[in-house]
Amino acid sequence: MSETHYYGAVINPQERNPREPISYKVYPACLIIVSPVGQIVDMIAQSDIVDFQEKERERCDEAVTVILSSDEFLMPGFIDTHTHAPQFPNLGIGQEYQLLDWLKDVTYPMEANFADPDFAERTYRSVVRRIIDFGTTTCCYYGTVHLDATKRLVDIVRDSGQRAFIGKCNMDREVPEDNLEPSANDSIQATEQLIDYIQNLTQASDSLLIHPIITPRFAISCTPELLRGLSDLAEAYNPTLHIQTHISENLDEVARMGELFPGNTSYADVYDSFGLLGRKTILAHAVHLGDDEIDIIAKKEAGISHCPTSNFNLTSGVAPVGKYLDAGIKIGLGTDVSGGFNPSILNAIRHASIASKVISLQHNPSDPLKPGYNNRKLSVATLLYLATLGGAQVCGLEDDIGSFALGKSFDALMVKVSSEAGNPGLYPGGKEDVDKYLRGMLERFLFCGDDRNISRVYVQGKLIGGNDCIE
Ligand SMILES: O=c1[nH]c(=O)c2nc[nH]c2[nH]1
Ligand SMILES: [Zn+2]
Repeated sequence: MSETHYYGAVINPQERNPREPISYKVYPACLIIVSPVGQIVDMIAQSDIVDFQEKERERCDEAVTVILSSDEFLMPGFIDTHTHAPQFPNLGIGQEYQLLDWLKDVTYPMEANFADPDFAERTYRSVVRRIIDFGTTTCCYYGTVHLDATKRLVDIVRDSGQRAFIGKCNMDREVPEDNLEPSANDSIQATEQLIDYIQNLTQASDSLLIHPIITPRFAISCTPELLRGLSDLAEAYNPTLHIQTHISENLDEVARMGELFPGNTSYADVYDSFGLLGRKTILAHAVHLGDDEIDIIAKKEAGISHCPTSNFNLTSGVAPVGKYLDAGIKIGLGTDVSGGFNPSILNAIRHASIASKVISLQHNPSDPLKPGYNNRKLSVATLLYLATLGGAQVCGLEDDIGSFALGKSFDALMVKVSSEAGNPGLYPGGKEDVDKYLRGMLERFLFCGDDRNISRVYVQGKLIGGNDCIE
């Protein structure tokens, strides 16, 4: 095993800093040195190609060298903070529905098929392959209620080399018989078995790429007994486990939650009162939160997964991402298949942009804009941030992934913008000003690129997919 030296253009999102707008850096001639175990051990932002080649010749070890062409760049891999692997066979259907009927008529019937682990295996194989080739290096997966099927998902993700959080849904009420778990206790026990399965597997292979995540589907589908038991389970593990769930996506859903939890003041209060709101909680949607809920989420340092495609598709609403950024809440993007009809984070980026433009149009022009993100269009830098470093923060992995820095893992995409990539919608612009050229290249990729432009996908230094790998 040897080091790998990557030389070429690099795009690097920057940490969020409350005093400055979110930004990213562009390095036209950067050298990144990745150790045999996939860690970035050196990064020279400005390196001359002649010096670089000279140094490479002087080196007596057997480093592998990868030199990018002038229409390629490296960027951190995408992080999908919310998707449902078993819903891929439903992609694109159910256009006429809103959330609660969509769950009943479209989604739960499909998920019931995953009682058959072989059906699960066939489906999940193609799902995971597709997600990786779209450039998602870390993915937060919901499975179904079925333990065996979810173990198959774990095996497939492990074999693929993707970084992931994988959870078995918990549902002990308000769902059809064939998705219902027999009791809160059964649901908790099966969850514990999945956690142990993942932890044993990762210990055995010495790889920490897959994390278990407790997955109470949403407050409506879980009895108070189940929510309490899951919270205790999260606490019982050291360090505390991650938790993922849905919050305040649709107004009928919020009303039903209120009927089921009359003693709570809000949706966020339900999760908080059961001890499910903390630094390791990922809350999907958050379309209709009240100000008190925004305050609790910020205080508890929970993260939000913004799922704009799904929010448009199921006509749930438009989440005020700018307001959450101003509140200092951690926020990333989710594809939310199949409420969202597209498994690519590129698509989520575009819809996040459109969602922010809708909000800016709804803003009353006679009210002056205050400093910050609220009511404004999201910049390219902010969209890039949400898709990478923001997602890493939501997952609690910002020290390891989301951008390129010494000591972080090399989770990266090699993006190709030349006509050879076969995407006629994406041409490189003029190259007179290299900084402008690269920023333009990124913007075109984010808005017009697709998987044809993602030539290589790396996780922890290992090539796991991309267009170059497809025979
Ligand atoms: O978009 C969604 N997809 C789901 O599967 C789901 N379950 C509860 N709430 C949900 N929202
Ligand atoms: Zn969802």
